[in-house]
Amino acid sequence: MSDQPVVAVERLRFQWRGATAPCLDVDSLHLLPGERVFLHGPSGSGKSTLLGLLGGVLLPKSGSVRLLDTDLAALSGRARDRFRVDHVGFIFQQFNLIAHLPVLDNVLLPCRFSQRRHARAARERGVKDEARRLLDALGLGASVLDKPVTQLSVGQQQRVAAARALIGQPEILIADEPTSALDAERQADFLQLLLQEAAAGGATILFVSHDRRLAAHFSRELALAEVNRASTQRAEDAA
Ligand SMILES: Nc1ncnc2c1ncn2[C@@H]1O[C@H](COP(=O)(O)OP(=O)(O)OP(=O)(O)O)[C@@H](O)[C@H]1O
Repeated sequence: MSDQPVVAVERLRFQWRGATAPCLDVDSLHLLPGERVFLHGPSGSGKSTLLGLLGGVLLPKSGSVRLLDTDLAALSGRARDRFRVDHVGFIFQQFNLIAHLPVLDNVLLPCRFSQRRHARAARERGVKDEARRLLDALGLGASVLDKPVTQLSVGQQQRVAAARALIGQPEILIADEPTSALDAERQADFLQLLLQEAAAGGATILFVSHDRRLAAHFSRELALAEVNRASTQRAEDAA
């Protein structure tokens, strides 16, 4: 396995508009190919903000975020969107599913926008069959495939979001609290599938959760405060 990082963050600083202090100040953070990283930290400490920067949804005030040796800030907005859909599977905290589309079409979205994901999803079976396979493995059977996502429970929507992130084996999987709406049994099945699919595609996972018990499934546990100097500064200011 190559030691070239899949994700490389250097001297990253990010401050929300209107905020009086930086939210993130990360000197260096590298994720290696195939690493399974469990990221945790208190509510409001900047985990979702970091994930937004890694996905190129947010851009740093200074410093760089490189994915697969590509500097996200150097790309045009359009090229960045294309890069993200080609290489990153993102499970958002709020799912970001398309309300008017049925379940199957939501899962197939990355294949619609990325030829690369389409080709990878179609390697062993048709893309629709691959979407059905992922949904089935996540416990969502044929009865939900044509339903609008708005008719699904929150836990079911979370699994649709996971299938959408996994389809076409992106190299990087970013998951923001993806198990929060699942019961214990579904949580175990979900994690197993996520890790299995990631391993099959050689993907790197960055997984955020408040539930520290899940950390045992990952190859590295990372507290955001360990790498974020802004949180040290906040703690010193509060003292
Ligand atoms: N869109 C925004 N505009 C301004 N400030 C924001 C925005 N989103 C988040 N913040 C601020 O950035 C800080 C970090 O928020 P963030 O959502 O990244 O934390 P988190 O660790 O993911 O929290 P949680 O575990 O509750 O999801 C908070 O102080 C929050 O108020």
